[in-house]
Amino acid sequence: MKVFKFGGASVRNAQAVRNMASIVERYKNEELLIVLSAMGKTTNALESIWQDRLAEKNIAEKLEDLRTYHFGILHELIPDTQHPAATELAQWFEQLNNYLQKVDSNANRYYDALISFGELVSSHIVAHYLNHIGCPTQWLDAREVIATDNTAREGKIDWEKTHERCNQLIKPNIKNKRIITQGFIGKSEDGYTTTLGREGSDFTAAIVASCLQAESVSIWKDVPGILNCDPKLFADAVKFEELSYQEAAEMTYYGASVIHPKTIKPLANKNIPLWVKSFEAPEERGTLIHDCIMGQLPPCIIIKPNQCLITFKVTDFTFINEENLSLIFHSLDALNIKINVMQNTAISFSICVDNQDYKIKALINRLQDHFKILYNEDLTLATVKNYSPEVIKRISEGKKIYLEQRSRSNFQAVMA
Ligand SMILES: Nc1ncnc2c1ncn2[C@@H]1O[C@H](COP(=O)(O)OP(=O)(O)O)[C@@H](O)[C@H]1O
Ligand SMILES: N[C@@H](CC(=O)OP(=O)(O)O)C(=O)O
Repeated sequence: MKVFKFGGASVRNAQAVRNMASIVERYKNEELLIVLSAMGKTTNALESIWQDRLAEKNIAEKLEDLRTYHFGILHELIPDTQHPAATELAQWFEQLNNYLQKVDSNANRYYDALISFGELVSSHIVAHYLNHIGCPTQWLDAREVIATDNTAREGKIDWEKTHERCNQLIKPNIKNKRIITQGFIGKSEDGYTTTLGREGSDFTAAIVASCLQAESVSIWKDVPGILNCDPKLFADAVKFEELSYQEAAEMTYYGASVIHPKTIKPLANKNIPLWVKSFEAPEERGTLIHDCIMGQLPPCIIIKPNQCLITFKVTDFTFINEENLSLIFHSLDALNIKINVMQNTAISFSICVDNQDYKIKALINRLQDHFKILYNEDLTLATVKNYSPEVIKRISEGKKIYLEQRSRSNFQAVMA
């Protein structure tokens, strides 16, 4: 069995869905599990609706735009307005509307319930389209398979339950039909919809592949594979033919957004190869991530935007010591905040983290009685693996550097 993951860009309009379906058709003799993301920028749109709803703003226009966008794609793919796909899509939007009538007192759980609609609706449209063109496909609700704990917005996988459900619900049914399911979403022990963290559909593909010991995973992207930097930012980016699990995991850790950071580990543990391929040129090879020995790699630039630099200063002339650090780390752990870079001086400790507003507010709340806290937003973290002086000059030129550090092979700078 192969697992294919298609992201938002690969189903952003009707033409893209046709192209995605043509890739699926090329593999019609394979057992295929398709993991699909929300269409285009739907998740951002839903996040914005969620924020407006909490702020009690009018959401009618944004909701109508989302509805028009999805119905537009469906009608282009299946023009018959009486087709069950249209009736069911209307029902999905009615359900979304019902959710929006009430607000859960737990804003983050409410987030999960709303945001999951993007994946549910996109997989619904694509499943109907594949069946419509004679490519028998079964729709599967990922929430019946992906079991998580109760953590909202970042559900942690219950591997044992998920393994059991994959074997019950996917394995026996994939023989004669492709199965299409949603990335990014799951269900908690308490029966609530959960999400796995933004851009988590790649992780879903790795989870199911690991549980079912798939032959391979292919992630279909708008780039030819993994390059030594984002080709949208650096025109001279060079594609890797292959990467070791270790190298790929490090790149994603530093913020290479081409693959979600949690994707590599489950695949590496089961030695399942991961292909990153272009949906625009499916016949081309892409990048193969597998167990291999790498030679010297060229400098690899990773740009991570939307960073926040937080500095904790001790105010009582004690120094930054183990006790202070333990207080800070305890709070970071409790709030599930990942440090991207850290540095200390005698009286201050600085961390660079993703700018997740709700977590940063909670962190400051917890620690403001112990430290003087300063922070800067809208920063970028630039990392260069295997750096050279030329590359450092290229990325730092004209920038204001807030924090910088380097090891033998890695350079990192927080800049604006
Ligand atoms: N090192 C890299 N190699 C290739 N693409 C990269 C790299 N770093 C960042 N990217 C970006 O990742 C994008 C693909 O990821 P993403 O937009 O999340 O796809 P999707 O939402 O379709 O899954 C590319 O368009 C590219 O701009
Ligand atoms: N739709 C979700 C999950 C995801 O992984 O999407 P994509 O595959 O388009 O990055 C998000 O945008 O966060």
